[in-house]
Amino acid sequence: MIKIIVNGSLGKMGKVLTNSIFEDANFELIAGVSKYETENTNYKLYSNILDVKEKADVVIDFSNPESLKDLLTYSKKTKTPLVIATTGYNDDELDMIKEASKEVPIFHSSNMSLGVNLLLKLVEVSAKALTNFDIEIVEKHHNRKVDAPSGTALMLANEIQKVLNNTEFNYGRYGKDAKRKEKEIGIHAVRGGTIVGDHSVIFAGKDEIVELNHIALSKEIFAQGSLKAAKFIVNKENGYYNMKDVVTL
Ligand SMILES: NC(=O)C1=CN([C@@H]2O[C@H](COP(=O)(O)OP(=O)(O)OC[C@H]3O[C@@H](n4cnc5c(N)ncnc54)[C@H](OP(=O)(O)O)[C@@H]3O)[C@@H](O)[C@H]2O)C=CC1
Ligand SMILES: O=C(O)C1=N[C@H](C(=O)O)C[C@H](O)C1
Repeated sequence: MIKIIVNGSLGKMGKVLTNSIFEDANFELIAGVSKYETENTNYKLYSNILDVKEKADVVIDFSNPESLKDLLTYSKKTKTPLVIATTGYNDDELDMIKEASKEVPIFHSSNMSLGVNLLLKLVEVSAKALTNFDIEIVEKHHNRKVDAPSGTALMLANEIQKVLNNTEFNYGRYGKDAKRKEKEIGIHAVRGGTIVGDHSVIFAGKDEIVELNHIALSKEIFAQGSLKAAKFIVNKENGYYNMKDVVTL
């Protein structure tokens, strides 16, 4: 049985994940962490991960970038492997994650679903094949999402940038001098209602369009993906891992 701490356990994803853990005999919820301890829970709840006393096999994090420093400190200090699903990190924070992975195994992905990880591959193949097509990414999420663009949209854009040289990202084109540059990747964020997660990559060429789209229909897929990641990382060497290490495409 794999013992788990969930950082962000009272958030939308945290609640789905803790329920998934209770329903799966392969996992045990050792403790949860949420910034404000406001609810009675049927598991031990802390307001800061540095206060957690129980020893776990893996920490799964669906929280907010503001908890990153404490999360990495805890993980390094207790040598507990870490699955990071939170999005919205800046470049310095991404560097901190990579640096910490020299001391403890870290699995990091902005999207834990199987489908998006196939989409990453399809996007790579398409960017190689559809030369001189204009590429635009449109992501749609619920009205409670704090970061924009989504971590997934940035993963997709980075995947394309690895294939194409000299591309820059243009976020939410706007204004009277906003004409598209030849090499840019446009990235657009839509927010509304309870949209779980919808990502489209549009390749628009002369007289033809290829559009690749993934729609998440429940948060459960992200919770299940994070548990798969926890299973993967529990006995790994120190290092930086992602879905490409788990999913064979
Ligand atoms: N990789 C993936 O597949 C997916 C990633 N995500 C990402 O996961 C993150 C969480 O999403 P979601 O659950 O919808 O967001 P919520 O805002 O619903 O939940 C975030 C949770 O994190 C807690 N939190 C905030 N700061 C801290 C802190 N310093 N220490 C511990 N807990 C903290 C919040 O506590 P409080 O409410 O008390 O402030 C809250 O419980 C987002 O970054 C989102 O983009 C989401 C879905 C899939
Ligand atoms: O905040 C969310 O809800 C989601 N966030 C992730 C992201 O930013 O890409 C993944 C998923 O789309 C849901």
